[in-house]
Amino acid sequence: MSDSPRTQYRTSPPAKLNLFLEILGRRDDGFHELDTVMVAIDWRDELQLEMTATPGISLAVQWLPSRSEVASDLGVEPDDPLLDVPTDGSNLVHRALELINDAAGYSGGWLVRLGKRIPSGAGMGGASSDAAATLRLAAAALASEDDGCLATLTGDRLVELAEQLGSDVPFFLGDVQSVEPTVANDLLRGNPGTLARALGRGERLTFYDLPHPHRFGVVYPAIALSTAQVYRHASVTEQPRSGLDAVNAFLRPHDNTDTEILYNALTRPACGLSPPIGEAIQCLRELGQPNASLGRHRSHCQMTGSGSACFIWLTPDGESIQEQRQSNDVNEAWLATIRERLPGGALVQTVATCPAAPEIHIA
Ligand SMILES: C[C@](O)(CO)[C@H](O)COP(=O)(O)OP(=O)(O)OC[C@H]1O[C@@H](n2ccc(N)nc2=O)[C@H](O)[C@@H]1O
Ligand SMILES: Nc1ncnc2c1ncn2[C@@H]1O[C@H](COP(=O)(O)OP(=O)(O)OP(=O)(O)O)[C@@H](O)[C@H]1O
Repeated sequence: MSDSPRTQYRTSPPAKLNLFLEILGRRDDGFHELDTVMVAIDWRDELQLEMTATPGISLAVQWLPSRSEVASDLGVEPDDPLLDVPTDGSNLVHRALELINDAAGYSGGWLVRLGKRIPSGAGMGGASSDAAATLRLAAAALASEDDGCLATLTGDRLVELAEQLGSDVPFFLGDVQSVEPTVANDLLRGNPGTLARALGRGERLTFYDLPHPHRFGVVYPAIALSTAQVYRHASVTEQPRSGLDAVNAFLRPHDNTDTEILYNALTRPACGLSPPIGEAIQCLRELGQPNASLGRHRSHCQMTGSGSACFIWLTPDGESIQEQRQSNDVNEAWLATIRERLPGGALVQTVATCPAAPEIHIA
């Protein structure tokens, strides 16, 4: 393979929100048995990959639109460690490439550019999504160079590699059961999986088709939490709730606007470790109440994953896409109010549900 011109493989890894998370048990391997429901949302990183003849992984990371602009929104200095993202072997993108090199017997190298928008330590699964997207991009690149890779890098094999990378990573491969697992084109197309219930440590997935997109307001206060630490402070529930109720609420939202649907067993320990998270949820809840004009009977607010990001469900009454467009301006103004009301800086965005495994572009 010559070093130029090289084909570029690009995609835009999405973040996720946990709509529901119950802890069913503590395992001997240090993980917890979960019942969780996740949706992918269009708060996205940007990932671009090229194969190189020279072995080795070169990874460049930058914040989008820029580190100083993100720092300014967060109310921190540009050199704040909150915005440090590793470029060495501890970046999940790096680890994903090492795994795929071994799996495919590939001895060449990779040039990777990662544009970050998804904050780290937010519970939004940014690193996991980057890792899954890397597996898909690298598999597509290897398959285009060498048909033999198709036999090795099947959908099932990618799921195995994803599980080695982290509990959240398989979700971002999307609904691999719904596509032909040995066809590389299916990797490129992405697949429709948007909402999934996850059991086990988060890797036993069932995807569901959402009848229409949902929108959320997401707030990331300038706080990074360690997932392991939050789990250490969590308790196992004796009478667990079921994630199926949350799944049904999102599949048939008209029936459920007045019941408590969103739930996260990690919210209490995360707020204990960092009280401003509780304040952010409270702020969302209070500001959500008066919006009866949007058909919102109750404010549905929660923290995602192990925190610190929090969100409000903006479409619990199952608005049509047309209605969603009309109310979008109202929501933008309302989120600007949240930005003003929150103590300290924060990233605040409205987002919509999207496929967990996005399309791959080749140029
Ligand atoms: C909080 C969630 O984001 C919810 O989707 C996930 O459970 C966390 O997934 P993740 O970040 O991919 O987590 P991993 O990298 O697999 O694990 C990080 C640490 O979180 C804890 N962990 C994670 C998942 C799980 N089911 N039980 C756990 O106790 C473990 O201490 C583990 O060492
Ligand atoms: N590609 C990556 N992007 C961002 N952080 C990364 C990446 N790879 C490794 N990391 C490291 O992983 C840590 C947490 O990453 P991540 O953003 O996934 O946390 P999170 O949002 O809490 O995710 P989760 O919901 O899976 O717990 C960061 O502190 C960072 O040092």
